[in-house]
Amino acid sequence: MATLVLLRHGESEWNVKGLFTGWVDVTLSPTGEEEARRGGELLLEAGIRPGVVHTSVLTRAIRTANIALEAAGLLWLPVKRSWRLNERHYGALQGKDKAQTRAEFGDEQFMLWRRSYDVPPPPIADDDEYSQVGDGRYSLLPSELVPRTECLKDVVGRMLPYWYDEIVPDLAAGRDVLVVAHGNSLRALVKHLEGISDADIAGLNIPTGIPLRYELDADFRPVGKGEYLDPEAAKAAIEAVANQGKK
Ligand SMILES: O=C(O)[C@@H](CO)OP(=O)(O)O
Repeated sequence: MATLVLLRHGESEWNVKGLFTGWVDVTLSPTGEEEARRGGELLLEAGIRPGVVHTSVLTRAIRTANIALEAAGLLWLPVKRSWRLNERHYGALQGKDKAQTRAEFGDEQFMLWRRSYDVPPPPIADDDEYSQVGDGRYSLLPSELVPRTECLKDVVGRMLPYWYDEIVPDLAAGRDVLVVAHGNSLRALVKHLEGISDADIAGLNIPTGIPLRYELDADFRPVGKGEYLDPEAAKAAIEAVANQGKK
């Protein structure tokens, strides 16, 4: 049986400001750094020893992985990174204030953009200050693969090849795996793992910095639901994520 641990990056500077972030490369807040450290300590306390780490190519996930691994005494682990684990591209909403967007467009439209399975926000313009056009980290990607916006369904579509082609082979080789990524790329992975319906996934929110552990069977399916290593802290933090955008 293999262990898979999912870790959303610690609180970012834009989480603090209440801005839609997506592919904009913001760093961790001081609280986020502390959460990452605590995440690593929780791994250590639970006796989890991953053999390999996978992260997105965004700074907040990379730094969270580094800080957590250092706290767990595992900074030497091999790490693989992919844009396929990036946060959902938030289109033209990137850089916009969540509470202002909610006030301007109303609760229903806000929640459609934020949590519906298949309604993407309007695409971002290439000359928008928060566009990723020209960002060197995507220079080897064919331009048609660099999104201008994404809904969660799009994230599932670009994340799953990475799950099957890169993460599952590590698990099959007998390594426990730590994935450090983002609220919505992890929602996409949890949807797949737990078989959550397109409708019910709207109700799933993932807190920052608290490791979520799965035990997987021989087919790399969870034997039970995912368990947060600090369930009490997770409960309050999940509520806070769900309520973002409410003044
Ligand atoms: O802004 C974002 O990129 C994400 C994660 O912070 O936000 P939300 O939870 O609203 O999808």
